[in-house]
Amino acid sequence: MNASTGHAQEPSFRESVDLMFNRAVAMMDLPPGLEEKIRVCNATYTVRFGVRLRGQIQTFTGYRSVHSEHMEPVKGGIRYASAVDQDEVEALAALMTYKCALVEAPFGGSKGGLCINPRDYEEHELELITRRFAYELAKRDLIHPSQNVPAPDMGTGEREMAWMADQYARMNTTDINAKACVTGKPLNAGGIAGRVEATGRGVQYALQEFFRHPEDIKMAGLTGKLDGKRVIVQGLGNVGYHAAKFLSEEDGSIITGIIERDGGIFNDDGLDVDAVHKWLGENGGVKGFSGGTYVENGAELLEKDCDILIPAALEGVINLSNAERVTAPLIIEAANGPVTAGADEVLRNKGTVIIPDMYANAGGVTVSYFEWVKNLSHIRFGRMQRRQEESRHQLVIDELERLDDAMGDRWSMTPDFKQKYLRGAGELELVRSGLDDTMRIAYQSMREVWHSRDDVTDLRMAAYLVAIGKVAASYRAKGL
Ligand SMILES: NC(=O)c1ccc[n+]([C@@H]2O[C@H](COP(=O)([O-])OP(=O)(O)OC[C@H]3O[C@@H](n4cnc5c(N)ncnc54)[C@H](O)[C@@H]3O)[C@@H](O)[C@H]2O)c1
Repeated sequence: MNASTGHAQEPSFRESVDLMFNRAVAMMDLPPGLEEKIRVCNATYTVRFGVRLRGQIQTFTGYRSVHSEHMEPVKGGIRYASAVDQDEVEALAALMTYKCALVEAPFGGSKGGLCINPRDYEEHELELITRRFAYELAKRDLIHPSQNVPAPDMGTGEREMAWMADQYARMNTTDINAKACVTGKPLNAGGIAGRVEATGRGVQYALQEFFRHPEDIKMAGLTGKLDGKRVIVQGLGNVGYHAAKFLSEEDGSIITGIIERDGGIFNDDGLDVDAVHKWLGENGGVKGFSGGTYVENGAELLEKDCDILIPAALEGVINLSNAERVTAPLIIEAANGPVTAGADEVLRNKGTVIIPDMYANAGGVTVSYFEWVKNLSHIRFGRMQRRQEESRHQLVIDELERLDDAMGDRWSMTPDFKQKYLRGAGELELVRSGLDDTMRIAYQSMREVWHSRDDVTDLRMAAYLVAIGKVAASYRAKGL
């Protein structure tokens, strides 16, 4: 039984991830026992702690699961949601192992969760709860710069990461690397430029890379580029909002549908993503937004005609009860596990191309990796190179100025260009180009397997093969 789909014939989230894993390892030649070692979750810690709120003690339940320690520290977000359970964090921790391997972020996989609806609490209450949860994890090295490094996920963001990092630092006053215990922190608390939007940015870069390959576009039955493509997004939170915003503002895609908790809105001419986001922030739902037609059952929009479907909210939303009716030819899994193993099979049989979660939402952990490195090196990206770059750029500017004189009225260099060029690459530019490179290289590693093996018919299978191969190589090299 799957708790998120409520469908009796569907496996749980963790079983679903395991089924996908099993499908891939069946095609690999791993030594006996190693496949089981990689698949299982090493450990899951459950904690129950009390916090005195509104005059009485409330007890909270939290988890931190460590899937694989073939590389350390292990890494993965902490989510705040009422229905989090052990099965869910173990599934998410496993996905983190494969995701990190695929994008070559040198971490094992982990994930955490706290059973809480954050909207039920005031900010100062959330701070008390978060600090206590962080204390419980940190005293067992489940928050630690070299052991286990959390990050934001559903229901958490920069604010919660800053509280957790501060809690760790208070408990470890002599640890010079304390800031590296958590990523996704605000910029003024040791964060890195571009982390907030990194996962959504990664979804955009993943789609840009997909649309650079005519053969792949054809596999999805599409033509052309991202420009003009009709996109439906589920979940306008951190990941969904940034992906939708960048795709519509920078790639010319048209966001024709947005699905939120309280229903969905659609407009075939396109929705104004920022306006919907503002409305959602002010009203807690999409109902009443004047720029689109509202439907109470938002899940209906998962089935509506579009070119690209971006589930960016929760797991299990495309399952055996609706997969047959999902018409989008291309699905990019911005959320973790939005398509169950059963639905995956239905969609594969229909020829739907799915860009899998472990790749599609890897932008977050990639930029988290940059943040962790920045914290350990104690220097902002780009700061050391600035002087050297400036002198190199000055040579180019001198040449361009000579050209400017020689061209007379036919061409002139704008002062703006000169300023921008001389400033060189700052932290944000370095983060973006590092993320873009990562998303391109990882996509190419999957597509090479996808296109070179007759028995590999989909990108998810290719992603698992690449990722498991890397984890296995790591175990082979250093032993268990
Ligand atoms: N934040 C990250 O950096 C990150 C990184 C990798 C993967 N992810 C994955 O992306 C997904 C979304 O994470 P997020 O950080 O954007 O979370 P978030 O909390 O910022 O946003 C989630 C959004 O989904 C909406 N939502 C919740 N239930 C819904 C439902 N039943 N139908 C429609 N909308 C619903 C919420 O209202 C919210 O707007 C999760 O699966 C998460 O694991 C997040």
